[in-house]
Amino acid sequence: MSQIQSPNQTIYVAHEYYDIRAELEKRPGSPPCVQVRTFAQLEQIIPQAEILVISMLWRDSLLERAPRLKLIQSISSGVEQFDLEQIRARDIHLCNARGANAAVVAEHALALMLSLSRRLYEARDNQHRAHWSGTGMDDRPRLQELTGKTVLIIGMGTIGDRLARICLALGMQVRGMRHSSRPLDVPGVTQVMASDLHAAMGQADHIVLTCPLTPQTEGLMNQRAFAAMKRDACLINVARGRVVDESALIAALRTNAIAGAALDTYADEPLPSTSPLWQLPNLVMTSHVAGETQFYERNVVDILLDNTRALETGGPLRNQIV
Ligand SMILES: NC(=O)c1ccc[n+]([C@@H]2O[C@H](COP(=O)([O-])OP(=O)(O)OC[C@H]3O[C@@H](n4cnc5c(N)ncnc54)[C@H](O)[C@@H]3O)[C@@H](O)[C@H]2O)c1
Ligand SMILES: O=C(O)[C@H](O)CO
Repeated sequence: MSQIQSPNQTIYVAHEYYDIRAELEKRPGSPPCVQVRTFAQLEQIIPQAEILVISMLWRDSLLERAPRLKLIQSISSGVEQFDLEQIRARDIHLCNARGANAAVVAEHALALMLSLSRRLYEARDNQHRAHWSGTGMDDRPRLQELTGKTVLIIGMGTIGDRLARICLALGMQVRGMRHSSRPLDVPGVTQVMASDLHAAMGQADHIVLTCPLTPQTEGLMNQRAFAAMKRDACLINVARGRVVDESALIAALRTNAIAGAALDTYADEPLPSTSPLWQLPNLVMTSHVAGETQFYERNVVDILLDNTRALETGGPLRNQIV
């Protein structure tokens, strides 16, 4: 791997929303920064950029126009939008923002679990029509509590570990899976191996997806997986949309093969208005906002500045993917 010698050079940022430049300006001694917010502007600045901070505006075609690029700092934890082989072949380094939103994504997953078990979505609908739905009324299934329930977390990384600790604190039984068979980091979590995944799915009350989108995880929640789940179990996806086979999920929800689901991410984003997902009564949806937090810029800039310093000193990069 080549050693990068990088002076205190300009940081180029391409993001529509997060104000990384303003956050950098709060940090004494940080490098100068240029931030653009559209792909057209990005195409203008990319030839100058050695350090680029970016997320979903990335297109692999940009590589042809980026002769000076040395480091891509992803603003997101997921990096499926980058062609890792092409980036490696160009001797460019890629680091992700793993950890920047781990706490809040875990909180969002918990919020979705609670929304399903307490059916907060129904309460909100009732509120809008001034309808009182007390205990025993409306012939609805009983509300549930999470305490004592079993959660299966698929993807025991920064988000999964954090969620596991929260679930343990709630008195849940926690089972977790990671890519490798290396023992899990959170005491009290029962490790599930890939060969036992479907059996574990059949024992879980809640399955939470917190893994990256990879060839191994694409379509992980397919018809067979839904068939393995208990009829009163729920699926929560805060990973990536394509980890779930949406057609299989729609069928499972329509036939009550599972009790409910909550999605933050979708195969196609923004979700088209024609998607049948919008109409399902036993589905809670958020619009890929699980990682959103008022601390996002602060947390990303902490990682970014560690990495610009590492470029100067030749030290190890943080969250290095390539
Ligand atoms: N909805 C959102 O807003 C949001 C925000 C942040 C991250 N994410 C998604 O969550 C993913 C995880 O984020 P993280 O920061 O915890 O990443 P991480 O790298 O810390 O953890 C990922 C974990 O998934 C495990 N994993 C990989 N392949 C697996 C497989 N086939 N089966 C089971 N486990 C597998 C890894 O071993 C690792 O433990 C990201 O890649 C991203 O796609 C979504
Ligand atoms: O991967 C992430 O960090 C979030 O999904 C935001 O892109």
